[in-house]
Amino acid sequence: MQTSSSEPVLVLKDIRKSFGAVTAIENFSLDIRPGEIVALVGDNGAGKSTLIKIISGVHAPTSGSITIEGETVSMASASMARAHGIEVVYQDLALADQQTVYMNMFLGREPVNRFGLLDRRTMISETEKLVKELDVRIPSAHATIRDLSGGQRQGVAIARATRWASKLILLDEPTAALGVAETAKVEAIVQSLKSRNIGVLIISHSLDQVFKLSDRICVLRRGKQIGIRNTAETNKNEIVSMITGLN
Ligand SMILES: Nc1ncnc2c1ncn2[C@@H]1O[C@H](COP(=O)(O)OP(=O)(O)OP(=O)(O)O)[C@@H](O)[C@H]1O
Repeated sequence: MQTSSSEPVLVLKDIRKSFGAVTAIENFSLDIRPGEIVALVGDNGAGKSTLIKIISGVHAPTSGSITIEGETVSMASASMARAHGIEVVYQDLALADQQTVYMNMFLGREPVNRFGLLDRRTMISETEKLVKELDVRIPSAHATIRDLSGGQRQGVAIARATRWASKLILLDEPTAALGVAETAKVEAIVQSLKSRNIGVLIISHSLDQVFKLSDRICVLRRGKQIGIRNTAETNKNEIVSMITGLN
């Protein structure tokens, strides 16, 4: 476990989000440093997805500020969040099933050569390099997404996020649909992101996974931030009672 002392990539301060009469998030503050993995935990409806959507520009916060590497920013859209180096991997992946791995790596952001044509050579070589570095085990960059297993697809989705995220990757239940071996593989990929100095915020319902991967754990209950703990200094019992409010 590593706790970095460098400047945070992301600082959330007093974030609040209401949907009409429902307050989904209140007074939420958190900072994430480069190379740090922070887990966001809480029961159903605690506000975890809402928070991810605020950081990724899908929802505007009702109040509060978002600071990226010292600059206060407005995340008015998902493309704005991407421009700030933030990428999200959702449970449903948003991969194009009929397309190859390398096309998926660049979906909507394809490089073109001087003739204005798709620069497939760059796409393929960058894909191969990243897939190798992250040890995502797929047959080739030319494989079609629909022919891959769930774990391989999740590996591709994380590799894509890694290709584009310069600051932060948000992972929303990245292993929810996977078996044991595939989960372990995806966890290893997530762990390898630490050495790339990207911040990671991961939502997970598995406390085993949270304890395995995270440096800090942030607990939400019914929209309220209950506390943040260093993973090395807490235990499952404490986190469960923070999640449920029961001793
Ligand atoms: N678009 C929306 N409109 C109205 N209410 C919403 C909206 N999105 C979320 N909420 C409400 O905000 C609260 C937090 O929901 P959210 O989906 O963020 O929780 P969660 O912790 O991600 O839950 P789960 O683990 O079940 O996915 C809930 O009461 C939910 O009903």
